[in-house]
Amino acid sequence: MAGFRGIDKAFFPIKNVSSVIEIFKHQLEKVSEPDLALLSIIVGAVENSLTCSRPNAPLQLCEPMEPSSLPTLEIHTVESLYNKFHAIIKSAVDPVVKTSREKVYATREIVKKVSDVVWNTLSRSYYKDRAHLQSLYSYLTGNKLDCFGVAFAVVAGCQVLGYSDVHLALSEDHAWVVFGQYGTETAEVTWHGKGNEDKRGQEIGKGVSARSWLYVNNKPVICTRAMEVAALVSAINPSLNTAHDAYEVALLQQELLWLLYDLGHLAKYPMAIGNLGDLEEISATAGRIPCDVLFKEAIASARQNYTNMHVYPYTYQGGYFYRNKMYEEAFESWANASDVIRKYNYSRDDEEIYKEFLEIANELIPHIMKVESSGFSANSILKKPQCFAHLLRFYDGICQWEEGSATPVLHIGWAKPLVNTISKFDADVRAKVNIICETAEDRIEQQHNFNNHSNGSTNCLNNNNYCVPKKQDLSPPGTDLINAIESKVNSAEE
Ligand SMILES: CC1(C)CN=C(N2CCN(c3ncnc4sc(C(F)(F)C(F)(F)F)cc34)CC2)S1
Repeated sequence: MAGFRGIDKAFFPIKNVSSVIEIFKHQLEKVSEPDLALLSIIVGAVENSLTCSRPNAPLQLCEPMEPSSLPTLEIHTVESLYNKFHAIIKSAVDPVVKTSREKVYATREIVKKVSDVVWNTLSRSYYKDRAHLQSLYSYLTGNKLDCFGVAFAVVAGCQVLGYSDVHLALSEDHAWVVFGQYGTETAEVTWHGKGNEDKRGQEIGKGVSARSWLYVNNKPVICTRAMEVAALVSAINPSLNTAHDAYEVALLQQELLWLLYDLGHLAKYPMAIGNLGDLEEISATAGRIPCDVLFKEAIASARQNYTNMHVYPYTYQGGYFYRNKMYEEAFESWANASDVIRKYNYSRDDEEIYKEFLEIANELIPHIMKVESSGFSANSILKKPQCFAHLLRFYDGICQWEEGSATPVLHIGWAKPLVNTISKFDADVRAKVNIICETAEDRIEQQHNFNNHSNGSTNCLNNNNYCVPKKQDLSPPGTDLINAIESKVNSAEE
């Protein structure tokens, strides 16, 4: 590793956002590979100084701050933490011998050892979901990391030891590492969720969990060093409290994401593009592409690189449309999200995406129906068969997600808002939706494509057609779905 000596000390002391940008630019363009520990300590220190109120800090005279000025970050603060991290890691595992001619690859034992040294230096008990626990600054000053932070620390630790083959692998709700000569070895290095025994050291889900959303059908984001920088930048958390963000931290995150975007390091990282889209919606950067284009790019990246097995690109976009009262477009994005989840089996590890669909179905869509059915207008979504088709596709995807799963998805809490929503559309509007039934063969082919990881999704045509993989049914569209759900509800109530 270049070590602390390697970086230009000229960038210190850090007093504003642009000097942090300069350090990242230097690391991403000038050195052989960006130093993950250094960059994580720097952004962690900046985030901590602006979001973690220090109760007994002397009330600083608030001299008029430049919008991009930061509390001064001295080189000795960063250098001592950087050297501390190197010492912790090297105390546990011997670094790669420099002189060795041939490339040395990590082994499962080495990865497990690095994971163990991080794991065993975490403080005994703390609230794991708290904000600002993602960086090495948090680890080195407070012995606290969240589940992403542990995985990141392991990769940064392996970089310190000289294992350039160890990389971060990211699904939409979990992180692990890949390593070895072909980058095909996998290992759990952190925990997931609450109350689950950690599987550290084990290979990634071979069993039933392989079909769960948590492992995205074996289509995770496999990071390069620069994409690991994008992950630590995405993990920057500007929130001061539930209501406010620290302006300078959000600005720093936004500018770093644009730097990474311009260098091409977000191209295969849909969630990072989505994060940038969210920041641009809040505060658009002059001369940059608009946020709706970023949300489309995230979807295109997921379709292109991950065989459309990721849900979040569609819920980033759906959330944008919803906040901007573009309800028909929101229905379409959510139906597209549902077309992804239908390909999976629901497992107990998928709570996060379950909560996402629950909020859409039971909060966001009912809110839209309420505001749309209060005012009467000719172009109300209640008059559009297209909207009804999107909603049927949305609900049907959730039903299909449940089919074949060991854990049920739907319960009475889903049925009431669902029936309430569908019944807001008049029969004459519903009748305009053509139900095209896929045959059983289509389903078998889809299943086959899922197992072979090909993008066999037979997406419905996005017009008034609505495809249901059901037997021919002449009753008005939606009834079948309502019957299916009501019968489940009745049995649940018995
Ligand atoms: C449409 C949404 C509800 C808005 N924000 C969403 N995020 C916020 C950012 N986010 C992320 N943004 C960038 N990279 C990652 S890696 C990752 C993870 F794999 F789950 C990890 F590492 F376990 F935490 C999560 C995540 C998770 C998903 S999804």
